Amino acid sequence: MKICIFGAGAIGGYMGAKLAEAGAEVSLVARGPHLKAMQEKGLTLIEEGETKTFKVNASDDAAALGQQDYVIVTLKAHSVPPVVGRMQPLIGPDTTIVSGVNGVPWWYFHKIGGPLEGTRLASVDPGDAQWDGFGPDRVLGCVVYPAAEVIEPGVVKHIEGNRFSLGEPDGSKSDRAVRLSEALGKAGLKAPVRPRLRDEIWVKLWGNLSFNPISALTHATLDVLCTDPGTRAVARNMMLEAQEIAEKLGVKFPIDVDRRIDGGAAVGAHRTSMLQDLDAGRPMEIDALLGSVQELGRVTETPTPTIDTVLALVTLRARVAGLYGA
Ligand SMILES: NC(=O)C1=CN([C@@H]2O[C@H](COP(=O)(O)OP(=O)(O)OC[C@H]3O[C@@H](n4cnc5c(N)ncnc54)[C@H](OP(=O)(O)O)[C@@H]3O)[C@@H](O)[C@H]2O)C=CC1
Ligand SMILES: CC(C)(CO)C(=O)C(=O)O
Repeated sequence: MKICIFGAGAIGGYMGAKLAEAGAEVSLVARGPHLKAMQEKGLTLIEEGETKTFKVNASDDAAALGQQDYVIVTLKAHSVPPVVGRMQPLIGPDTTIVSGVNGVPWWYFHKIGGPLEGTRLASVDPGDAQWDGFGPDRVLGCVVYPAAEVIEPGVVKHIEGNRFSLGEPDGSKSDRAVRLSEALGKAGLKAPVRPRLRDEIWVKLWGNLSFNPISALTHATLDVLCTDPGTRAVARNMMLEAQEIAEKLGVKFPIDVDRRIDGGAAVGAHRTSMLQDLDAGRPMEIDALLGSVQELGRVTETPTPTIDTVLALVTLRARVAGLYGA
């Protein structure tokens, strides 16, 4: 089984190292100094105090890697549309594309049924680049739970978690989902095949939608922003607006907003990925985490006043830092 991880940074590097350790036929697409380090010295994973280095097949040339059984996309959301063309040599008639990207996925309305079937989302798939370039039938959804960081080129530090929930857009337990689940399981990762992946997408998104921009605007860590009464109320209102949208789309939340916020606080003094991106001068995942929910608010005719306000503020913050749009 040939697996290619496209965008093998923190999350893709973690998954790639685990698959390489298990002897899977895995290749990694990356770029810049991180790629060079992996090619010259191997990929180092620091996990639970242990440091291991693996020889990996890393490249920036999809054509050299050829057609794959699975292409697992672990790029930041905004990096995917521009590389759909470059990914084509990896895609054959039976290739499955696994979308391991935070936020509302571009395939969200594929096989959902009902009046919104086939709706496309401009905020996460401008110009329908992924819908047209991959085709939604290839897609297997994935919710990424682990936390990891590239701490220097070629070195990935695993922080916590090992679950990558998988799910077909139509909720079925397909052969392709089960095969990938088994391969990830052999690598020591948890990869359950879920019948209602969209529910998990929203529970994860609740946190990213609210905690991430609030942290980027305030520079507060999760423990602080989830317990400060003012920012907790802002996060809560954003989540309640998102919940109304999601429930109109058929999502069932297994927990309530207060439990989700308490869960965020329990993570501790974590600087969210959006705050890390802002500090490092990297583009922030604003469209996938907030713009997409605002777009779904319009689609479902749900007012989103708090999300609109925070989105406006964090977009301007990013623009002033030269990290968003023109
Ligand atoms: N890190 C985490 O703890 C978590 C991340 N996620 C989600 O997982 C996804 C991936 O995040 P993460 O792993 O942190 O991101 P990273 O930025 O660490 O990894 C993406 C990698 O792809 C590389 N890349 C970007 N564009 C290209 C290209 N055109 N060709 C080749 N390589 C390219 C990047 O290189 P460069 O650095 O040069 O841009 C980087 O090495 C995101 O949606 C994120 O929100 C979800 C849960 C936790
Ligand atoms: C905030 C957190 C931990 C979960 O919502 C996260 O996923 C991030 O930092 O991007």
